[in-house]
Order: sequence, then C-alpha cells, then structure tokens
Amino acid sequence: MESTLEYKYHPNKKATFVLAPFSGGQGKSGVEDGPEHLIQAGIESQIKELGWSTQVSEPLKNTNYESLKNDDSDTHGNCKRPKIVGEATQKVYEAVKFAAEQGTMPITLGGDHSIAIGTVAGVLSKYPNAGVLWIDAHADINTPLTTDSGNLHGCPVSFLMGLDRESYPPSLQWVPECLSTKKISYIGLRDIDQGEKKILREHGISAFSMYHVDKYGIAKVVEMAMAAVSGGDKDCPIHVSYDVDAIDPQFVPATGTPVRGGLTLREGMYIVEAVAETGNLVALDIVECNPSLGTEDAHILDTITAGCAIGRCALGETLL
Ligand SMILES: NC(=[NH2+])NCCC[C@H](N)C(=O)O
Ligand SMILES: [Mn+2]
Ligand SMILES: [Mn+2]
Repeated sequence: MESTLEYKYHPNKKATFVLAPFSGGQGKSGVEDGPEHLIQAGIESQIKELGWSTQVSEPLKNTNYESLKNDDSDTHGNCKRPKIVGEATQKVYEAVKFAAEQGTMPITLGGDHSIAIGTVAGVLSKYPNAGVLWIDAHADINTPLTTDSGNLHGCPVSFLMGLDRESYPPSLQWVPECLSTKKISYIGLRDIDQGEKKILREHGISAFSMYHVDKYGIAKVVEMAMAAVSGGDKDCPIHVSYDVDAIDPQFVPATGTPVRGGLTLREGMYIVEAVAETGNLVALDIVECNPSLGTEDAHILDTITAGCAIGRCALGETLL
C-alpha cells in the first residue's frame, strides 16, 4: 500500500536504483552478486508498491573489474586493488551524482562498502550540507597508513574526509574532500581497529557502539545520531550508508566480515524507519550482502530479505 510518509526533498517520490556489483574493496568473491539477488527478491517492486516510481542505473555495466581483481600488481603501499576501486567508485560517483541532480533518490545496491566513496561524494555534491549515518559493525575509517588488512572497504570514510591525504594511491586522488568530521555519525559499531579508534577520538567523531544501543535503546541512539549530524537544522538532508553487517549475523549471516553481538533485525529496521519519519532522507546504500557466504539456503534468504526490508523501511513502509 502507498506510504503515508512525506519526503521533503522528494515530494514526487522518484528513486534511482544504482547497481554497484563490485567486490574489489575486499578479498572475498560473491558480494558482487548482491544487487542481482536484491533485485531478484523484488526490492524494486516493493518500493514501487510504496508509491515510488523507479529507474535503474548500471554504472559498472560493460566493465570487467571482477576479472581484474586477480591482478596482484594492483597495489599501493598496503592498499589492495586501488586501481579498480578508484575507477569503479568514480563511476558510481558519476551515477549517484546524476541521479541526485535529476531530483531522484539514489538507492545504491552493493557491492562492498568501498562503493560508498562514490555514493557519499555524489550525494554531497548535490547536498553539500547533508549528514551521513553510517550503520555498521565497523568504522571503515582506516587510511592507507593505518589499514592492517589493506582492504579498501575498510577505508571509505577517511578518503571522503581527506585524512592522511598524502598517502592516497593515484587512482583515488579524484575523491573530493567533501565530508566533514562533524557530519557523520555511526550506529552499531563493535569491531574497530586501534588506528581507527585513534582517528575517531582525535576528531571527536560521533559514534554509537552496541554499548550505547544497549545503554540508551535504539530510539534514543537514532535521535542522538541525527542530532549530531544535523547541527541544529531540522531539515538537514540525510544519507544512510547501511552495511548489513551492522545487524547481528543470526539475522544476516551472508556477509563478508560478520561480528557477533549486533543489532536485532527490528533495531536495524527501526533506524531507517526513524530516518524516514523525519522526511529528510536523500540517499540510501545497502552494501555487503554476499550470497556466496551462506552455508545453507536459509542464510542467503535471511540476508537478502533483511536487505529488502531495510530498503522498504527507509522508503516509507510503516507497520500500520
Ligand atoms: N565494510 C566492511 N565490512 N568493513 C570491514 C573492515 C574491517 C577492518 N576494519 C579492515 O579495515 O579491514
Ligand atoms: Mn561492516
Ligand atoms: Mn562497512
């Protein structure tokens, strides 16, 4: 049934699904199949059902980054595959920017979380004062100098902020330094590297770990996170970058870096329901669904259904 919620920046309810089947930001294959599974499961028709008209954008069509993934010479310092990450994220950036400029809401389906380099930069080019809610078990704020794994899906936030800029591989120097440390807030954190902790503290970045979710409850946490990124503006546009591993692996098992002790499925859905209710949502990413990592069919189904539910809740599904 058509949603009763109103979207301040999208009164005509037009959305663009930006498909980002990319896995080069981390080592495991399968996450590039996320978009296809979400579409097969009906995410687009479910959102149409809520009263949105939709179109699909495929910036990575006719590219072969998945086969280039095996090129071991694509490294820079400790960073793995910077060339394909740089190129793919730039394509995603152009597509998201274009979708936003057309007045549609970009809903980007990943792919690993490195693609958020493109989505956040694209959204901020249209809405420079937008706040970002980063829903994740991880902070993804390593720099080329702090990353242990070398996986760029653990680094998108630092590139958007321009942290340790002199260490960037040439292929990622296109990334605009567009995200202020005051315009992001995390929800769901529970696995943070030492170097990341240092960055979060030094810059006073707003972050709500699972400890805070337990302490204050999810409703209060979402309220505090939105207040932190909005800087007093009740109309502040909000981009939600949703890594499905924020939700506990008991509900979302098919993901590359699962961490126990996460959000319940309802808490995970509540976050986007609450953002939707403000009317300020301008973009959504759903990333890190990896259908290949389900050891039984139910794992894949649970993960993909959760991804679809996040999409519906963000785009206006209400229980009554
Ligand atoms: N988007 C993700 N799932 N990121 C996981 C990152 C894990 C770890 N902090 C790293 O930098 O490698
Ligand atoms: Mn994560
Ligand atoms: Mn992530």
